[in-house]
Amino acid sequence: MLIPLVQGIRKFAMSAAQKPQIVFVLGAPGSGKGTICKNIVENYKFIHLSAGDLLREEQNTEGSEHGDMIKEYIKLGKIVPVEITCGLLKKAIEKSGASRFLVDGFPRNQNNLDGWEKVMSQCVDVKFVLFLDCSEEVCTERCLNRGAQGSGRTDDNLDSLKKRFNTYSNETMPIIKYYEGKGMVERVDSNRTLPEIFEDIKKIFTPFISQS
Ligand SMILES: Nc1ncnc2c1ncn2[C@@H]1O[C@H](COP(=O)(O)OP(=O)(O)O)[C@@H](O)[C@H]1O
Ligand SMILES: Nc1ccn([C@H]2C[C@H](O)[C@@H](COP(=O)(O)OP(=O)(O)O)O2)c(=O)n1
Ligand SMILES: [Mg+2]
Repeated sequence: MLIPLVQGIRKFAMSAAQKPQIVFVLGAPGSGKGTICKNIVENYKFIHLSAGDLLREEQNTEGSEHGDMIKEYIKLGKIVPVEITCGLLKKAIEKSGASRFLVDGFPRNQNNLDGWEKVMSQCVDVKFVLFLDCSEEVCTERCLNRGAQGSGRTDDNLDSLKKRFNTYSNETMPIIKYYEGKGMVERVDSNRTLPEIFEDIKKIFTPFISQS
């Protein structure tokens, strides 16, 4: 009797330990999410999944039933319904089979959070939220620069940016506040230079990796 019970407990403990670990990366458009995720991936064992990149890829996939809808939402700075975004994230997590992921630009509103919790909360372990805190002025300049340097994005223009910032203040900030209430937010001032930001990133990620 005892042996199957012990085996059962061991199996349960192993499956809990093997759940993929997730770090959400949030911040305004242009706050440096993609750039900083790239730096983290170069220094720590993480896979970077950008919700925006996955949506743009889906938008450009021939025959995608969601392509036109995604295009419209992105241009208007609106958040695509979670069934689409979370579906793309889930597929990428499962396909990769890795154990640590940076999920960049998600969850961006209550619909994103609810959809994630419904589908993912049992099978992954959200460790914390990296919040890149940056002023609207700095972010706008960076996005306009990114557009001028040929990002090819339809939303790196002043008109779309105004809408994206509205969405960020009204819909994403409450999500960051929600995680703050749970003591899960690591805030980094991303108005600064990249070397300064990376120093703070090291202070967060080195202890995290050694403890997990
Ligand atoms: N700390 C920084 N200082 C100066 N430029 C930056 C900094 N972080 C990012 N950038 C630049 O700003 C633009 C937006 O950065 P990105 O990482 O794409 O932000 P996000 O993913 O949050 O929109 C890019 O052109 C990037 O090279
Ligand atoms: N969770 C998400 C993430 C992005 N999107 C859409 C709407 C966003 O304005 C665009 C672009 O997002 P992306 O994260 O690539 O943009 P930034 O890196 O913040 O500049 O994609 C979404 O609908 N839902
Ligand atoms: Mg980005």
